[in-house]
Amino acid sequence: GPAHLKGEDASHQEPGQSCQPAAAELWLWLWHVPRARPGHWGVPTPGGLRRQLPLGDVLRVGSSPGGLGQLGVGLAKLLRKRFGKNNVILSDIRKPADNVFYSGPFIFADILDYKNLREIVVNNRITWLFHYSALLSAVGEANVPLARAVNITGLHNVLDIAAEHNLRLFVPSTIGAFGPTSPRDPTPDLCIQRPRTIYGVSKVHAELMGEYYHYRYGLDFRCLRYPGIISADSQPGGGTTDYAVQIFHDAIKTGKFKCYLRPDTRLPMMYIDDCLKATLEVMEAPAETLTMRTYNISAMSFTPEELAQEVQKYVPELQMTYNVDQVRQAIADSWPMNFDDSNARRDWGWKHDYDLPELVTTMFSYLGSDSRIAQAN
Ligand SMILES: NC(=O)C1=CN([C@@H]2O[C@H](COP(=O)(O)OP(=O)(O)OC[C@H]3O[C@@H](n4cnc5c(N)ncnc54)[C@H](O)[C@@H]3O)[C@@H](O)[C@H]2O)C=CC1
Ligand SMILES: CC(=O)[C@H](N)C(=O)O
Repeated sequence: GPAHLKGEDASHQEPGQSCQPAAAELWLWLWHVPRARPGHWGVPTPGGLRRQLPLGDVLRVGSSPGGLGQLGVGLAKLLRKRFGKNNVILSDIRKPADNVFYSGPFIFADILDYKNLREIVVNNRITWLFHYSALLSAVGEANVPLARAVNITGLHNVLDIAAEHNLRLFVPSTIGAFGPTSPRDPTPDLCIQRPRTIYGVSKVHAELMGEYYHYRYGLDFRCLRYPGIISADSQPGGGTTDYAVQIFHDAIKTGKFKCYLRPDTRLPMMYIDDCLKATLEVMEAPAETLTMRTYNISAMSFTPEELAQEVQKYVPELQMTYNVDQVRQAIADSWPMNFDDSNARRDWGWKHDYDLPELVTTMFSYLGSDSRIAQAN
């Protein structure tokens, strides 16, 4: 491992560099931590996989910094279902809500505090790490120094810790890792990547650094480029694709939605369950099936106009207006319109479950399409 790098890198983890992120910034860390539960530390187990493993090899899935964001809480839930409640540690720098706090181990961890990260990995014998902390595209443009610190220095910390402690590391990338000179319809895995946001630049850096550590040090680095993710029970953290979540809330609450992107802006999108399923699947895939370490994943692509038409099936009186935000429009215009994920489908059997109609049905069944009518009466 790159332990020799540690001395040189110590300077980038000074506590003084721990920026104070705004409220919208969350870091999720999920660790699978062994606790006094059946199968762990000699506690008898009634059966199953863990009994067959030697004690020292009990699966401990790691953590995911940035865990309280749009995706982290759902990922923790999925991992806990798969590996056991106490085997996954969620972490962030924000205070968790009651339901999160009482759903399994939660700790404070700042991605910029290298020593603390190392302590967590060592003390809990972490084996897998899902690194979710980041500033997304729009908030990143609003605070470039902080985005650079969290998305780039944070990534360096995680890479070194993962290589040093032999962790399996998942880092999400994004459609935002492409730019105006990339082929946009469709966008393949391997093509020109010259993004013009700090978010995109930091994600290309993460892809390249992770792959470099894989080839140079044998780090088990796995990366998926997510489309815009749509979820019902968690709010997006300041991206360009957020409108596709907000439209559901506004349609139900007010019957009106003001969209900050032009009606014809086509972007790849995905329902959260598909995104988290892909994440677990690629982490569990046998190493020999992976011909690459960074894969596009895709489910659907739509424009605001097309999404509105589908939403109107549930809220027919929805009034959609447009007030274009130049920053986010310029970002969206430089991103893929359709995402080619044929390598993921071929190598490890990726398959999405939700297309646009199923997505909209599911969102309304969670959020309750009749709540506005109920309020009106
Ligand atoms: N949500 C989406 O549509 C997509 C997300 N992704 C990636 O997935 C990951 C998770 O995204 P979301 O949950 O949507 O982001 P989010 O913005 O909702 O959450 C990010 C979390 O990082 C935390 N954080 C910020 N600074 C931190 C620090 N110094 N230490 C620890 N935690 C810190 C924040 O408190 C926040 O809870 C990110 O890496 C993002 O780039 C990629 C493509 C699409
Ligand atoms: C697609 C993403 O990475 C994110 N949702 C954003 O819009 O910044």
